[in-house]
Amino acid sequence: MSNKLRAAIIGSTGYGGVELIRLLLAHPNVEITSVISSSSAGAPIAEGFPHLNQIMVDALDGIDVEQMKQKADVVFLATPHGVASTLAPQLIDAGLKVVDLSGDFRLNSGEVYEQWYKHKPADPAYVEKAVYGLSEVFADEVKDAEFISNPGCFPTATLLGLIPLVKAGWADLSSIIIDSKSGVSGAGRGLSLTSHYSEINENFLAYKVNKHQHTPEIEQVLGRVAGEDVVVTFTTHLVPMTRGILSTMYVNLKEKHTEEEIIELYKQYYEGRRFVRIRPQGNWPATKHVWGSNYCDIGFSLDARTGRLTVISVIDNMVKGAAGQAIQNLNLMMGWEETTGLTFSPVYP
Ligand SMILES: NC(=O)C1=CN([C@@H]2O[C@H](COP(=O)(O)OP(=O)(O)OC[C@H]3O[C@@H](n4cnc5c(N)ncnc54)[C@H](OP(=O)(O)O)[C@@H]3O)[C@@H](O)[C@H]2O)C=CC1
Ligand SMILES: CC(=O)N[C@@H](CCC(=O)OP(=O)(O)O)C(=O)O
Repeated sequence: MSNKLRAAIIGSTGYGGVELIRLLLAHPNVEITSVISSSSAGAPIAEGFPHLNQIMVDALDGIDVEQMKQKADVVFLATPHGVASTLAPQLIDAGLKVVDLSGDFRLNSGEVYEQWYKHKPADPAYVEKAVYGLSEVFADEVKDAEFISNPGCFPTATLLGLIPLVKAGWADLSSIIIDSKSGVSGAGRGLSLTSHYSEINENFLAYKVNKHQHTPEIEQVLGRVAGEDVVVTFTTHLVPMTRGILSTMYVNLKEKHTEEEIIELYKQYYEGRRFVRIRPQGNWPATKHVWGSNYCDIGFSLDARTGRLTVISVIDNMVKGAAGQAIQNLNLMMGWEETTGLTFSPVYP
């Protein structure tokens, strides 16, 4: 019998689930023992996903907590919002480690969750158990966790781009504007009018303006880092590409700093953290620079005329924004080297 950690994946026919399978197949310490589907239990995996036909389990399992308890040590939930809120507590009570990729346990307040997600909130006792897995920032808490709430894709890019500045007290907290763009895989595999080819091809649009569910997540974490309430303006856009998020953030500085000082601040904050790469002056990241990888690349421009700093941060939404960060958190939880199974380079061109 193998002594690898046994992993189950729920939501496995969605983009997040399929990306977890791809990455876990290359993880030296993990064996996928159950691939779970609410809609296609019993179907052969290779039928829907020919690119995964080397996977060791043959058929999709259904959602059965007792079976998961027998088959797995850790369960990844890659399900739509509103599913993990009832499923994760059952898995935790069964003694399983849980990593939830949805938004169900990210927000401290049930009222705020309901307002932005339009779903019934999870039991607060379990929300309290969940550790917010922004790996580079909260690694110390992740290390002791049994239950991870994986950050949203936009918040991952945005928070990694803002936190060093906010933590240092250099940002005018009333001035933060975030302008984010995502590839279409961010919307999941389900069909929708906005993501079908003739609607999004050769098109570029803003959506959920001032109403995006990631706004309170960004504000909650910035507020926690700053030690005071923070509100932001956050606008999301859909770009006709498959993967990638680029967040452009505009911040007024409280006092004068040079670009060199800002770059040094970020380098020090992320020292030793392999997945955050800080760009030199005049060098800005593009989504292709991180495509298919767990990296977050961050670049800067300080406008001497306005005193305003522009921060540009990119990730692959499927990897650092979802499955990659989930595995990074598992590595930390298990006491393994943080980068285990994630050291692959971006795909280019
Ligand atoms: N796409 C992205 O870039 C990111 C996604 N996320 C989050 O990860 C989660 C999954 O996203 P994504 O993979 O894109 O979504 P998809 O829509 O592609 O996949 C979700 C999967 O969940 C399963 N599912 C649907 N309804 C239910 C249900 N009622 N009970 C159990 N399972 C259900 C389905 O699989 P099946 O029919 O096989 O059960 C479905 O394929 C979401 O919460 C999303 O917000 C987070 C960060 C980034
Ligand atoms: C392009 C697109 O539609 N993106 C989705 C991101 C959803 C997602 O992945 O949500 P979580 O990160 O919160 O789980 C959106 O804007 O709602």
